[in-house]
Amino acid sequence: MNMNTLLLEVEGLTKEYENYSLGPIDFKVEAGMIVGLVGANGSGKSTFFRVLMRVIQEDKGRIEFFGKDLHTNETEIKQNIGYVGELLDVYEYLTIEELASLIYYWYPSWNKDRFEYLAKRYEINKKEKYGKCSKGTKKKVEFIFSLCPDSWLLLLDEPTAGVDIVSQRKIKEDLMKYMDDGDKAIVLATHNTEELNQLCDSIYVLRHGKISDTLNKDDIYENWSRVWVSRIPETIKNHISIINTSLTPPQIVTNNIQSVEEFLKKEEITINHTQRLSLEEVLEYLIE
Ligand SMILES: Nc1ncnc2c1ncn2[C@@H]1O[C@H](COP(=O)(O)OP(=O)(O)OP(=O)(O)O)[C@@H](O)[C@H]1O
Repeated sequence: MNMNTLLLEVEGLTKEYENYSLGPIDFKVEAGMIVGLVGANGSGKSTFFRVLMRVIQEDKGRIEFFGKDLHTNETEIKQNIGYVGELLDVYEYLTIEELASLIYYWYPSWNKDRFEYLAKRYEINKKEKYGKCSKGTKKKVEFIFSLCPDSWLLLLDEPTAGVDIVSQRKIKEDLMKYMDDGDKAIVLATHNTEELNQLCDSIYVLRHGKISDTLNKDDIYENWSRVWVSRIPETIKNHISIINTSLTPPQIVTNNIQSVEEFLKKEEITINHTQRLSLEEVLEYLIE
């Protein structure tokens, strides 16, 4: 596969529950990309993944993986996706090695040596029943399983939640290694801003079931700022790039520092100090 190949394309995806609706969602993932998915609890990240994995059925929309429609090519597509998303709980009575043998039959490209290597690397006791594993160990087991096939795409729903610090570091290393040959991609849902910062090329923000923003780190660094000013004029409320204002001390948060600087100059307002926002600060404004 070449760079810039679309590995996942979603258009107009919707899913309605009684008290929640997802979408319509448009979403694209190109080969070579790690795409972050971030949102408040209940914003719909897991629902989105579950629709993509056909654990639940969408109401409307088009889902294509690797240029093929999900509905008509489900088996082939899913055999080329590594997934972390708490699907294994129904197999709690199996040991890790029994689970591995079961999943092995599902994935033609399952790499047994890689399983052995990763089980050692993450210090997994293969004889332990899955249901008896701690929360973090379950996540590690799921993560290991997602890496065992030679998949083209990883869909990872909070792979490091509850995982110890050393294993979190190993997971990050393994994800970067996975991306080494350039034609694969990862969609990573996480609440961990360090992971988003270190791993992701672009970040989709999910808010009340809709993609409210798409960010990349360069944009954030170049455009998002907090500006301390001599006064806040009434007219600033109409400015399109203002995210937040506060009066004590007078300050403005903007997602377009250049246009705000021009505006303030016209209004003859002095800028006392300007500070770039971190990804964490930006996300706090966007997922609220
Ligand atoms: N089977 C279901 N029936 C009805 N509502 C559901 C069902 N499954 C999920 N929901 C609702 O869908 C919404 C989105 O839930 P989801 O688990 O996708 O959020 P999330 O972004 O993954 O949250 P978190 O960050 O806490 O993991 C929630 O309001 C939830 O109550």
